[in-house]
Amino acid sequence: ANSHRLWPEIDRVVKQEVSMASLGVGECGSGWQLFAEDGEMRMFRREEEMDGMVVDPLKAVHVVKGITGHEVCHYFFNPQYRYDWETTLEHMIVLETVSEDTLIFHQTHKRIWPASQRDVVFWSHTRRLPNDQDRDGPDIWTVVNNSTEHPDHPANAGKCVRIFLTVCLLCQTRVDPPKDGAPVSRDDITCKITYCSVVNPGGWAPASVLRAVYKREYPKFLKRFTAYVKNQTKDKPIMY
Ligand SMILES: O=S(=O)(CCO)c1ccc(-c2ccc(C3CCCC3)c([C@@H]3C[C@@H]3c3ccccn3)c2)cc1
Repeated sequence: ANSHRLWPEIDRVVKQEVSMASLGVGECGSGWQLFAEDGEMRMFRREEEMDGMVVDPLKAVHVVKGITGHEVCHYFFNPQYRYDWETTLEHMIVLETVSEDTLIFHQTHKRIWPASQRDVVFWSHTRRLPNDQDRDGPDIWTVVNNSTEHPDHPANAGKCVRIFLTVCLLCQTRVDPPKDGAPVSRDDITCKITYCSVVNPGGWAPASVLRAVYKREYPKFLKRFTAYVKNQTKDKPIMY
């Protein structure tokens, strides 16, 4: 709801993250290095440190047949599916339902040895965006997750180190209608997914350990999540 205290921040961050995610890896300055590739999925990172901590920005692009951007964002945004695909998740709770398209989460992630356990509080907002390039093409869908504070979960009050993140999932659907005028089926749709994330690990953790965790976990996450969406939607009507 645009009357909520967070609305100005949400609107600003969503617009800035969507414009960054829309840039190709070539365009948003050099420094992006390809670090994982699997079929249509390509993962890039920039090696950046903040106060001696690894905060490597990540940009992944993936092209998946048979699902739409609305479906990808639906399964990413809605909490009831998260334990099915987020393997590093230990606990998740919705602290506040701001509106049907904006939630505030608290999540604890499984401890990754030798780093101490982490938790995160973030607002999550999903939105349909007009498709500037192709007026009559399907809309673009996005989910943006951005760390925020919440009075019930102050940072570093418990056993977990509080991390800070900004994540943008940007999905563009393409429909190639069959030549013979048959109705569009899932074989005729493709989704181009861009996933950008910057995770500040909060407290110190060895750069080598964090980079190894990112190298292992991000490709696994995107492959597992997109396979989950394909499996969940394969026998359902297409959600544009
Ligand atoms: O896109 S989301 O919003 C989806 C909602 O869950 C999201 C993504 C990633 C994280 C996350 C939180 C902590 C950690 C680490 C940092 C130091 C020790 C734990 C990691 C590491 C990078 C590895 C990782 C990568 C991908 C997926 C899960 N794990 C990731 C949180 C949220």
